[in-house]
Amino acid sequence: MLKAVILIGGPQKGTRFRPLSFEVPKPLFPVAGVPMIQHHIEACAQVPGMQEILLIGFYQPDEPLTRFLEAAQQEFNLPVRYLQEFAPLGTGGGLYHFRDQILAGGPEAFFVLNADVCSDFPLSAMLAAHRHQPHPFLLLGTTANRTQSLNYGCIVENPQTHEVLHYVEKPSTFVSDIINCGVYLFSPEALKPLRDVFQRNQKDGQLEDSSGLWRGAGTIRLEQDVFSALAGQGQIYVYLTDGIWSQIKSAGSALYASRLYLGQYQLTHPERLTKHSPGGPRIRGNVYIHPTAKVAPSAVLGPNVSIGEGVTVGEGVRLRESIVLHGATLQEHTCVLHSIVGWGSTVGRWARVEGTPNDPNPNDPRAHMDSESLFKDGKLLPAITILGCRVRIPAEVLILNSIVLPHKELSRSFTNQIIL
Ligand SMILES: Nc1nc2c(ncn2[C@@H]2O[C@H](COP(=O)(O)OP(=O)(O)O[C@H]3O[C@H](CO)[C@@H](O)[C@H](O)[C@@H]3O)[C@@H](O)[C@H]2O)c(=O)[nH]1
Repeated sequence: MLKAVILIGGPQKGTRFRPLSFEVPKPLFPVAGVPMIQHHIEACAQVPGMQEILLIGFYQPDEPLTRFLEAAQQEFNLPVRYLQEFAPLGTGGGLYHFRDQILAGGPEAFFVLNADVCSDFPLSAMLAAHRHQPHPFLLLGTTANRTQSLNYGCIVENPQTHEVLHYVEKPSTFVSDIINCGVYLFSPEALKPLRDVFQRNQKDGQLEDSSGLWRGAGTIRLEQDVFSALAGQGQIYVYLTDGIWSQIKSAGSALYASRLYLGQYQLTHPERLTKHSPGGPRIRGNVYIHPTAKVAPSAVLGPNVSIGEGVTVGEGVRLRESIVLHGATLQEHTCVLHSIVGWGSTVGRWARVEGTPNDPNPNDPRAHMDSESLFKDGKLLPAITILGCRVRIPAEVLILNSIVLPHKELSRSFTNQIIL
């Protein structure tokens, strides 16, 4: 019997995701037409023997989260429960705090998945590797280029045995091009080292982080407190993948993840991809359209477009590399490129909403999305355009490389600005 835990964080997390996370918790943001963590749940539900999926975080269990849990339970015919931390406990504190619930029923092992990653989640292959040679911790790893590896947990492995010999979380100088994907398979013994960290922290009381922040004694950082501490002791192994993988930290990376998942749908969910049909809009590449959306036949959509529930797309609209969220309206002949249009927003006729993609370098197979800060030297970096919820863009204007906060009614064109 197996279980899975998804670490969904909480409202103080995902700040680079604003203004989109104002309206819906980041783990529920739609990526390729479904909530971000539905991809995780689908992957877990497909592993034979999966008994229960637990979401651990410090969000208040609000209506969207409750509705999502109910729908997921029904769809996958599995218990999908939310366990709320009383305070942010770090990536390992919640696992220790809720250990009894995780171990109830005696699972052979449990998966732990960061919510903010996009992957093809090779969970069955990880399980097979674990069954072949059981160890307390199995980490999913992928490669990154030297510069970008510094933004992740870096793993030095024994190439013959795949044992993790050395682990450094976000090092300041190059350590390894193998990075931690935030997808793990733990055996029940993995909770023992967490208990040791917990007990040590209890003795030491409040702790100061390397960044100078105080964290409570219940906090456990899986990466620094467990992986770094136990590396080289025959307990941690890495399973390398060359499948799709990306972090989802910023809105730009959500758009990139949407492209990766839409590509995956060719294999996993061809029914979710819109096909060109006589009398329907022109479809180029991978496009998802919610069945309730109304799209005019003269619109041209794709590649990498995802249209949410109740969206209206008018005649002559051109949409490319964009996500249009629930209830938005794109009036006739608008052009929306490399952008996210927020819930209930309206883009007026002949307006152009355009952003600049910062996709990974296509010539470097080890490149990932840069999810760095929005600013450099006090200036907004060119990036995708984001319209927050219920924004109104008038007819015939240009909104380029800008972020528009919710409920704004614009009256003119804007370029490279955050409109507060
Ligand atoms: N429940 C809970 N979840 C948390 C908490 N803090 C973070 N998380 C969740 O844990 C995951 C990791 O979050 P971060 O702490 O922001 O770490 P990171 O910068 O994303 O780096 C982690 O992931 C990388 C892969 O995406 C790894 O490379 C890196 O080593 C590390 O594990 C996210 O899904 C986040 O929601 C917490 O206090 N409680």
